[in-house]
Amino acid sequence: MSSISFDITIKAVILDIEGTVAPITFVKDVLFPYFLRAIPDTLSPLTYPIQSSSTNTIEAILSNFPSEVTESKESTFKHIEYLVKNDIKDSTLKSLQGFVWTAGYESGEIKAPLYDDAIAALHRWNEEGKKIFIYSSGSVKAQKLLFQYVNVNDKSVDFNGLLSGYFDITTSGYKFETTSYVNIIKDIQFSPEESLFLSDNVKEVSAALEAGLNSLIVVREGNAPLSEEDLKVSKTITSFDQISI
Ligand SMILES: CSCCC(=O)C(=O)COP(=O)(O)O
Ligand SMILES: [Mg+2]
Repeated sequence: MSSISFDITIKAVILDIEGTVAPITFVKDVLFPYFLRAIPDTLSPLTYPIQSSSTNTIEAILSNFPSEVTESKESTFKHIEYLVKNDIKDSTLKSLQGFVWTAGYESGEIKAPLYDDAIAALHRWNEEGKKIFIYSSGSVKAQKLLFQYVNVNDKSVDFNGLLSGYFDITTSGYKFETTSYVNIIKDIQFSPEESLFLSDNVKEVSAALEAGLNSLIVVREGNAPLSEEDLKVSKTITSFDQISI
């Protein structure tokens, strides 16, 4: 297996989640269906129309949707279902998902299947003194839950101790935008040259490269196929074992 190295020592690794450290099927076939199943019971006890002044946590989150959406339980459900089915990276949806998934993880129904090479790299890079950060469209709350309940031999293991920080679309901006990576670089206080961003999404990799970071495209079974044009953007890896930092 050929190894990819960089001009200077990488000190910070920034990781995407879906399609990079965990399979897309986990998100599409486990997390999203769990969320949609739980939504009717989550919405039932609320008072409609939703008020922005509400002290109820879920109502406070939902109040960030346009007011016509939260007129009734039915209109709220329809809007949420539309966002999930179209995988729209909406910050209110992402915030709500973080709360709804909590019960699923805590009951043991959901455990996050990280790729073995990603688990090994999290340990290895930590031992080598690298700082590891997460940047996902999933909310910071959802990210912390996912890493708290990692499936290791059918037991939940907490990996948050190996991570130095979390970024989402509310902290840093959308993942296709160069400014988001500039914002993250400011926050982590490493230079772009000593930082490496790994993602399955070529538009994200392209934005990170534009911001001056090192970035590689992660290829996993079940990820979206890459075109000839995509392959010109950056090098690809199929396992974190291929990176020498
Ligand atoms: C960490 S929460 C589950 C994933 C999710 O909701 C999502 O939108 C994943 O986006 P990513 O940026 O990790 O590809
Ligand atoms: Mg991804």
